[in-house]
Amino acid sequence: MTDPARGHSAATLVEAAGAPIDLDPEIRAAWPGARLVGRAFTVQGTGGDNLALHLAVTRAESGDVLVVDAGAAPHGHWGEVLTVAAQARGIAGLLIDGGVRDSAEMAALGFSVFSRRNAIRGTRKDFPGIFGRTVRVGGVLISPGDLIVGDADGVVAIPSAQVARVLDHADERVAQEQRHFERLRAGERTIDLYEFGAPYRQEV
Ligand SMILES: O=C([O-])CC(=O)C(=O)O
Ligand SMILES: [Mg+2]
Repeated sequence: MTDPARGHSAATLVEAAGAPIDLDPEIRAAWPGARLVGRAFTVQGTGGDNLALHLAVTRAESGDVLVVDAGAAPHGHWGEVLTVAAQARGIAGLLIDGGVRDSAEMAALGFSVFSRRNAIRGTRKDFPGIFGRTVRVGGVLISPGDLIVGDADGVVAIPSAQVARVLDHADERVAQEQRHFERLRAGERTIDLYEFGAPYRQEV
């Protein structure tokens, strides 16, 4: 299987989907250059508590992305210890609506994390969480098995039933844009390529 989302950027995928699959732009990579690709293992947590994350690391499968609703709370729900534990189990990365800490260590380990913010405040360890339910992260409902792709521009969540269609459409878009780049380098204008209205295309 070619996947890891066929190398497509989050921006290409949101255009290809033709639907609002993009998360709140405040959900960002915890360190520059992080790229996240994988199927969602969903975790309903609660703000300021990270017991659910310690348990999720033991339940998720290799290649999964942990997708966590932590109530957008300004706590460090995840850090270096959980990163090392997750990597040892082959977990692909973390998407969390909440804060994380130890971003420099996550970068050094190459573990991709996308979060609402970096935050150093510690957490309780009381709420065991709920796994395998639809969760709301970055304003988008994400179900188990949905495809998550995150990069420097943001994050998309593609419903599992839509993945094949969106990836095929993304392949077509990239091929078409390559043809457009050739024409632009040969001197054509974007307003002609995209066939904007005639008034805008008058010779100047
Ligand atoms: O408090 C926690 O469990 C989170 C943390 O700092 C770590 O994973 O290093
Ligand atoms: Mg720590």
